[in-house]
Parts: sequence; structure tokens; C-alpha cells
Amino acid sequence: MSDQSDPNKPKKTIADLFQQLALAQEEEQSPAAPPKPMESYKFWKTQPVPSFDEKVESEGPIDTSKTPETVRQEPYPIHSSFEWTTLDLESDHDLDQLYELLYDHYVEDHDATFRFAYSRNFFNWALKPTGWRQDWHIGVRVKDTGRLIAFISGVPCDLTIRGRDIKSVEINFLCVHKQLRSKRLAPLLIKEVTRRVNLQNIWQALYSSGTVLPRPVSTCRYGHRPLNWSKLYEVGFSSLPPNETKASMVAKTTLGSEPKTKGWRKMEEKDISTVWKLYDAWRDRYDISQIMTKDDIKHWIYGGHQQDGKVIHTFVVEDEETKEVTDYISFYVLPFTVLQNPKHKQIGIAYLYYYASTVGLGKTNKDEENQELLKKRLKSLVNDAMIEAKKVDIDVFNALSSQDNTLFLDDLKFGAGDGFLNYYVFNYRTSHIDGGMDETDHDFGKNGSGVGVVLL
Ligand SMILES: CCCCCCCCCCCCCC(=O)SCCNC(=O)CCNC(=O)[C@H](O)C(C)(C)COP(=O)(O)OP(=O)(O)OC[C@H]1O[C@@H](n2cnc3c(N)ncnc32)[C@H](O)[C@@H]1OP(=O)(O)O
Repeated sequence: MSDQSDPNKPKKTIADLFQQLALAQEEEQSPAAPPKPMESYKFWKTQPVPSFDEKVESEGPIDTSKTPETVRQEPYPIHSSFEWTTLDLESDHDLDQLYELLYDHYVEDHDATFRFAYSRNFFNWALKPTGWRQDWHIGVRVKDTGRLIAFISGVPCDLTIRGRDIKSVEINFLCVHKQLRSKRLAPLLIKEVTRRVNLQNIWQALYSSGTVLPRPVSTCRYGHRPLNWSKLYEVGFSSLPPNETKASMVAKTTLGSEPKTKGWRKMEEKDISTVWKLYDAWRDRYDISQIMTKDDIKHWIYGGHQQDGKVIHTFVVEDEETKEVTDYISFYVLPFTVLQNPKHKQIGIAYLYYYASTVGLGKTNKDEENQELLKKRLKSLVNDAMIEAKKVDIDVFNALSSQDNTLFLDDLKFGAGDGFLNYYVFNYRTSHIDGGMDETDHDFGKNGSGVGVVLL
């Protein structure tokens, strides 16, 4: 039953829900505290990752001994009732099976009121960027029935970490059917994707998880900004804080109806080169960032062929005199399906994606005067992006404490989430990167972060 039908049941907060959904964690935990000693990580202690207490003397790859020729050439052995499969995301059959697996088994809230509503466009965007490889869309099927019961994916994602360029992949959508949990299938999937990536002479990978594993390079916190408070309240997604009324909450969260930044418009194909230049210069601000080619910008930020505006929405600011693009900002959309609610079927969710502004170019967050200007600029860009999000039926706008987001999260009324998102780099040693939280590790910091990558 949904919260809606039981007036005595406390409503979830947005933070609770995302903690359960996106971060797949049971309870709030301090990002600093490993949940178990290194020795208990039966799988991870065998992998080239730093242990929790290891001091970083010099940054760089951990295991450099292998070559594609010395990598195992055949898939790892798997239980006789299962078989490896490579998903063909061009085929409706495989796309449907992936959708069903993730819909039922990826992440859901505890009383199953909300589910991620993955779309074909979303998979095409997330899993088929420039240079994608079908053999990195790895599934496990039941041999007799062909049913898909597990999945893991890799996509190309070259990185710069503290000035050093690293050929790499991003690993995501690791999922095992609920009835097959705790049977060590996850380590098998991870080893198999590692093997297939290594065969391409790539030895590093970026991934994120709500789960604490050895050892995060950084940890960020989610912020959630209601855009349609009444609807969030009606579906049991938001609670009414003490000393507030429904009307006061609506008033507090209402945005203007039109963007205010002068020269604001939707990104067009002709902007790709300029946005690319902005992206590339901007990422110098961060300790870890993704290297993007012009084609990557076309796919990830412009949205490639998906110009129906369903997944990625990007806006630019064009200087009214020079006609130069000076800023861009983007968000992607991944809604929730609402189950068992008489009034609402879906909640629109947006996630802040990449942005850049000439205001911060060539500057660091040590430059106090520029930080003030940048803060003002980002507040106006994000505010306008949220107005655009509202226009496409987004009900809640999410942003992490990564990038320079802490310059606006509090002022733009993002509430801090309860969960943390940990970032990892496989087979690479690097000292901790600032995740945008303050010294208590619980509130947003004030001066940006070192994390310039956004993972889906
Ligand atoms: C160079 C190329 C390298 C490429 C690879 C880079 C690494 C990529 C790494 C993957 C990045 C994924 C990024 C995302 O997609 S993060 C999203 C993860 N998915 C979900 O949360 C969906 C719901 N949950 C599930 O489907 C399952 O619970 C999963 C599949 C998560 C675990 O299945 P299960 O519950 O049935 O467990 P098991 O018995 O098979 O295995 C237990 C072992 O697995 C370790 N475990 C648990 N959760 C995670 C996790 N999120 N990342 C890495 N390891 C994880 C765990 O500590 C234990 O190891 P150890 O404690 O004994 O040591």
C-alpha cells in the first residue's frame, strides 16, 4: 500500500526515498567509516584497489604487470544452469529484458511504491556513447529459459586525475536478480567485465556506489530540490515540516515561470564546438574529470540523435552583443513510476549534469573575488535550469555536492539527502578528492569540490 492510503503512516522525505532508491543503503552511515575490516572483503581484497588505511605515497596505477595477451581469453566459468550473454541493445527483445531486470531488481524503496522508469532513450543515451562496445553490455541468462538474471555494463570514459590522462571505462548498472543474491554472482560479473575491458588494453575504471567498498576516492552527498511540492506531498514523497502549512511549502518552493538569464536558449547543434571548448577548459577546475571529444559532447551533452528532449536537456547563454556562447547547463531526466496511487502515475526527476561558465574559466576556487561572481552566475543558471525542468514536468531536481554545486545548493533550497555516493577508480591509487562536504562530513561545504565527473 502507498503512504497515501494510510494517514497514520509517516510520510517519506525526499531524502529517505533517494537514500533507499538511488543509493541502495539501509541507513545513514558516515562516509569516513568503513563498514567492515578490509579482511572481510573476500572479493575486493583480491583486487587492485587500495585498502582503507593505506597511505598514498605516489599516485598512479596499482598493477601494471598485465598485457592483453596475458589476460584470460575465455569467459570465466559460470554455474551450469546459467550462461553468459552479450546484450544487443539494438534489439527490442534484449532492451525489454534489460528494462524488466532493472525495473524489478535494480533499486526500489522498501514498500515498493516507486520504481525507476527507464526508457529506451535512457538506455540508448547511457549505454551507447561514442566508442561503445556490445561486448561490454554483459548479461547472465538462465540456460533453459533464456531469462536475464544479471547485468553489468561498461562504456568508454577517459579520465584526467590531477593532471594525468587515463584511458578508462565507466562501469554501471550492476544488477543481480533478487532471488539470486548473496551467491557471489556480483564478483563474477565484475571479473568478467574487467577481463573484457583488459582485452582492449584498458586497465582503469570509474564507478560509483552507495555501498562503501575499498576505497572511495571521494564521497558526495545528494541534494533534492522540490519543484512541485503539492504533487510530491500527494504521492507520499514529501512530508509537511512542523510549523509549516501546505500553502507555505508551495510558496517557499515556487520558482518564476520563465528563465531570467539574458541570452538564455536551448542548446542547438551549431553550439557543439563552443560547448566542447567550454567543457574542456572548465574541467581544469577539478581533480577528477572526464575527457570528452567533440563527438562525446554531441552524445552526452547535446543528446545526439535524441532530440526529442526526453533524457538530456541542455541550455546555453548567448552574449547578446557578441553572439558568443558564454555558459551552458544541462540536466538529465529519469522519472519514477508511482505504483498504487489513484492520482499520479509518474514523478518527474531531473539530475543536474554538466555545466560551465566563462565566469569561472581559468580561475580556481581559491580566488575569492571570482568565487563570489561565479556563485551569483551559477545560482542564476541553476535557477533557470530548474524553471526549464518544471516546464517538462519535473517534480524534483537533484544535484550532488560535486562540481561547484555547493556554491548554490543551500541558497537555491536544496535539502541535504541522507545517503552518500562514493566514487571509485579501479586499479589506481590517488589521495582523497574533496567531495564538497564540510569538516563534519554531513553538511554541504561552501567552496565547491574536486569532483568534476557526473556518473549516471
Ligand atoms: C579495468 C576495468 C575494471 C572494470 C571493473 C571495475 C569495478 C566495478 C565494480 C562494480 C561497480 C558497480 C557500480 C554500480 O552499478 S552501483 C549499483 C549496484 N546495484 C544495485 O545496488 C542494485 C541492487 N543490488 C544488486 O543487484 C546486488 O545487491 C548487487 C549486484 C549490487 C550485489 O550482488 P549480491 O548482493 O548478490 O552480492 P554477491 O554475493 O553477488 O557479491 C558480494 C560481493 O559484492 C560486493 N558488492 C556489493 N555491492 C557492490 C557494488 N555496488 N559494487 C561493487 N561490489 C559490490 C560485496 O562487497 C561483496 O564483495 P566482498 O565484500 O566479499 O569483497
